[in-house]
Amino acid sequence: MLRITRKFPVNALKSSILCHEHVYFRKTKFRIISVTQQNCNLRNYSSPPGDVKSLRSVINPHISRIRNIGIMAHIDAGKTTTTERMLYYSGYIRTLGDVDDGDTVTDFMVQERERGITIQSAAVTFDWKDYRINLIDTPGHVDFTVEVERCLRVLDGAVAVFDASAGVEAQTLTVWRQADKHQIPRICFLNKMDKNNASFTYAVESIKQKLKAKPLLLQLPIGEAKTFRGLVDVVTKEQIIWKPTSDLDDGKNFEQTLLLEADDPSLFQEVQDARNALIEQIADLDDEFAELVLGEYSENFDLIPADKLQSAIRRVTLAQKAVPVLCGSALKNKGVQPLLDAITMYLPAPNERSYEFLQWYKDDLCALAFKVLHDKCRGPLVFIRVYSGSLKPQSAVYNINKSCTERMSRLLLPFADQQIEIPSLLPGNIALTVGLKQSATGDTIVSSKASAVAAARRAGRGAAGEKSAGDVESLLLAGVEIPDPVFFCTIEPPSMAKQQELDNALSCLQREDPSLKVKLDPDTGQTILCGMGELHIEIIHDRIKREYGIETYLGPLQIAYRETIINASQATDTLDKTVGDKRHLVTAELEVRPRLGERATTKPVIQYAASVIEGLPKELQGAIENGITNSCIQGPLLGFPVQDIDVTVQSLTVHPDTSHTMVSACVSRCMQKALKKAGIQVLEPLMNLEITVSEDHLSAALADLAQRRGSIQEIQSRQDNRVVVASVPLAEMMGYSTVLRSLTSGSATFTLELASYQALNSQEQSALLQRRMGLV
Ligand SMILES: Nc1nc2c(ncn2[C@@H]2O[C@H](COP(=O)(O)OP(=O)(O)OP(=O)(O)O)[C@@H](O)[C@H]2O)c(=O)[nH]1
Repeated sequence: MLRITRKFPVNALKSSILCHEHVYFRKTKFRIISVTQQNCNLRNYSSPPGDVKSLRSVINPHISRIRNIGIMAHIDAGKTTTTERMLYYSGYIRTLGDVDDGDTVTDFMVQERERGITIQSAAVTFDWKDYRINLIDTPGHVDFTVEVERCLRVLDGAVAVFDASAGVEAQTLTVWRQADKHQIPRICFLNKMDKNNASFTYAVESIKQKLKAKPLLLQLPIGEAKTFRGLVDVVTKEQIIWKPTSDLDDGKNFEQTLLLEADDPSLFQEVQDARNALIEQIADLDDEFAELVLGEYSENFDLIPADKLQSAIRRVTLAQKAVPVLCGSALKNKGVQPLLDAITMYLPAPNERSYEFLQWYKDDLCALAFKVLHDKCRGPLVFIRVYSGSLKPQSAVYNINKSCTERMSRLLLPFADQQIEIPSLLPGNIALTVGLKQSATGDTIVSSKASAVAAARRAGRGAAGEKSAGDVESLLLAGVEIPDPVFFCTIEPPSMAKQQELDNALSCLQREDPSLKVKLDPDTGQTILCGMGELHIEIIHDRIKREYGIETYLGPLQIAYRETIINASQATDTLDKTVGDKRHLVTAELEVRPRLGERATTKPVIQYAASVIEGLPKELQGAIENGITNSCIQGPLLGFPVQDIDVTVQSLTVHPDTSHTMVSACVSRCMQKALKKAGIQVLEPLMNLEITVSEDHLSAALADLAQRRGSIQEIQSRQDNRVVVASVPLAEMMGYSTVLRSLTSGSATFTLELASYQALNSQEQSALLQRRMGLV
């Protein structure tokens, strides 16, 4: 496990077994599929969410009233706690859950509650002041980055949560980059303002420096750390002070008044300055607002109406020219209601985002499956975001990726571990479907094959003939990029009789989690599990046990190395085989070269000599490329993927009766020969490591790092802590969390992220070879 500071006051009782049952609520006429807990003292989820009625009265709100929002951040910044407060203030839960007590709504997996971390993203739907908010709480741990990525695909906006005492942390940078990639407008929420070393100024500065973003300070805190008690809205100059009622401090009770100079002259001046700075900043970024400021209000910025300023902030945020910054303390129940207001006010509605593909579908259904959950009773539950057209239960839909028609039986609105059955779903919304058996994460769903073909025709025309009318591929909404796993290990069932069950469990888990890879070792026949980190594999192992009832044995965790070639080389091979009355005869000559420049891709670049490519049938070309790509999956030295090579097919002679399979086999064998001749270099994953450690324990952490072939790039100061930025081979990091915990008395945290692959020196390479061959 990579994260080490969290203390878990979770007792055995709280690791409840969750089981599904169907509960009917006649009053609301909704069937609420709920989760009950056995043997535990957690919140009772079998009661309906507080405001189901409002969900029913507006099943499909006007698109301008929908916000599809993600919550993203570094691990532990407070995403789940903030989400829990949002659900509470919006009326959907009646008691506040706590991550540390393991009873939040969105962290509903047993492992999440036990460990106090988010593993799966959870989608919740709730209403806030006439707005429908579909909110996704994403994991912060680097092992679950793919989960974040696939959620970002369907979001229109995001709230980036920061620990105000730490500012921008390692994983914040990763999720921020992901949001940049998907061009998602954001709001920053500086959480944990109650912490001892919380600093609004420090956190804002780190947003500027590290994220290179332009923060728009929409609030100023009133007090910091222990004295934090409220905030001032810079736009309206209103102060919001939270006041606990006599018996309850749930944050519902706050006073909102205009800040007067007499209240606090220095704060008043600070707010005045901040408002003027904000106005100047927005005027620089928005021409419409600039005109207003220079014209009508040039003499006195104070007279600029709040709504004019808010509209300009919205335009700037939507155009991603700057990010609004708000602050609060989710745990102490402060600042979350204004954050909800800001979500509705400054983040886009679905129809304010531009998607090129919408014009191809017009009013036809176009939706994206972005997450799959396996439910023992109901089979796969597929989360879908509708972009155009409408989705209805008991209807057939066409999956473009799988080229198949599927029947959807039911449509549900997700309320974390409860779902509400609905009769239809219109554009901009997110829902769960029951009955889709083939659809997986990233698939594009339309109403029928004919509709896909019609859309393809429109797409072809739109692109001025660049795309052929029948090119259905162009209609696929971009999939999720999945990084290669860095760890693997064997997994074995308790007996051969259980192998089939294990295979089934693994295939279900893979549909849910595309970053989990499963393969067969061709030599031993063992099943190999490949994952993004130690925690990822640990969680999968645990889920197989708890959810599928199979006690499996994991082999030692191993590093996924890579292979590459040192020199260029050529090889020729001939395959001559008679099968039945057919003679298969093929001769191939290939050249392989190390690729310079672009690095770290296992996809070989394939070229053809002019004499080969001329008149080469497409199917034969496919067979050649199959052979080349297959031989790169398992390198000739240790069987690891081969990266960064260029291949040229110099010549190819094929006897007329030869099958394509034989061509592939010959090319593959020829490739192996050429690769061996070229000399193999083993590459190991090099990780970016960031350790946050107190001054007292810094030298112990550094000394340990030196023994791990670590190279220190920078030591930064973060409030009272030091942050060590280093790169270190993954092979040296096995079990690091335990070591660091004992070296620093549990006070340090670290994150580990794949940076690149680096060559092993010859001694390390031969030692690894010997280990792999079982010689040492
Ligand atoms: N002091 C303080 N602690 C907070 C605040 N918000 C959350 N926490 C604590 O921070 C820890 C992490 O909170 P979570 O809400 O689980 O954070 P997260 O970002 O969802 O964590 P992951 O999902 O594991 O990435 C818990 O111990 C919370 O009680 C806050 O406003 N102030």
